[in-house]
Amino acid sequence: MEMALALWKNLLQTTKKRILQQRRLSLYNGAHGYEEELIKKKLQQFSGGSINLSKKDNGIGILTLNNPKLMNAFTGTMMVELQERVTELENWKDGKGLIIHGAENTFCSGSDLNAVKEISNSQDGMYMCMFMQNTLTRLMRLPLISVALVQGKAFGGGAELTTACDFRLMTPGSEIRFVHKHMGLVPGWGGGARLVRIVGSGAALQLLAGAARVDPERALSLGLSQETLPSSDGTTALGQARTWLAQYTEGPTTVIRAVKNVVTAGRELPLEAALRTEKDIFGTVWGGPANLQALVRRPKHK
Ligand SMILES: CC[C@@H](C(=O)O)C(=O)SCCNC(=O)CCNC(=O)[C@H](O)C(C)(C)COP(=O)(O)OP(=O)(O)OC[C@H]1O[C@@H](n2cnc3c(N)ncnc32)[C@H](O)[C@@H]1OP(=O)(O)O
Repeated sequence: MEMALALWKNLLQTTKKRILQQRRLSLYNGAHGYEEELIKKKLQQFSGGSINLSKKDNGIGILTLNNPKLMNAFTGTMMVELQERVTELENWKDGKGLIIHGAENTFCSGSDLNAVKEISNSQDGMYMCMFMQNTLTRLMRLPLISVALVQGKAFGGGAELTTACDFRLMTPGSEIRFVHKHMGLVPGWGGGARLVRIVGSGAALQLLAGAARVDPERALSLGLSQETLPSSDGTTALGQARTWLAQYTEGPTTVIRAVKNVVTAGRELPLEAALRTEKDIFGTVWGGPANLQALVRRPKHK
């Protein structure tokens, strides 16, 4: 019995290390001209606002985009802080859920246009693009079930940020809008690729080429949003979002994290690689404490 337990623990550690390494692999590196420290230094010239993270005892994190004077637009320092918060979340072993929302009842109006003007040259634009794609891809791959709570406006990069979450919940009168076309742009934070996977290429093309206003009703019909919450009041809506998320995060943390990892593998990997990853993840929970306790309890799934 002791030998079996020792073997199980060893498999668990090895598998978890491999999954963690896969998750943190950056999209871009030096070969792409991506020098992270150089880019962070550049971004940190554009200060203002903050990205705040509150990690609750029940394993739910609340991440707040905090720049209300500018409709929670992303300054350069906020982009760097978002990466720091994602690293914190990657290291939060008790985490199983995440809600992202904006301060003062609005989500995010994209990049801070004051900063955008200063980095409008090609190299700096590419640096910002690669930095945000790296960060949002890591956010998307967190072993936590994530929700974007959209109140007010989610425009441009703000709309893209919502697509890096597993789910979107909207409040009455809120709006997701990919305004990039009107800025002479296309999405650059990965929101285009993720939108196609969420709503399909046809609807994605309409939303991008039309810079369409997506209200809660249209978002529901597209599958871009899972639910329209009753209240648009900030505190109430956050409470409602926490209640909604709880239906999916209730249960042992190891199991909830494993479920998210299985879905991430199924979404991103070719079938055989996804099956092998699922086998590895299965190995981390089979015969684990939650499984053994359930075998003793013999729950009836009525
Ligand atoms: C990859 C995409 C990424 C990029 O290319 O880097 C981008 O996201 S580009 C930016 C895309 N976003 C926008 O173009 C949104 C611009 N803002 C708006 O359209 C409107 O502000 C709003 C979001 C529809 C809200 O309108 P309203 O309710 O009328 O408020 P105000 O417009 O008065 O905004 C209040 C205050 O906030 C400033 N603000 C708003 N958004 C930004 C922003 N993205 N960057 C900088 N500042 C922003 C706005 O200028 C007002 O400030 P004051 O004028 O000083 O009062």
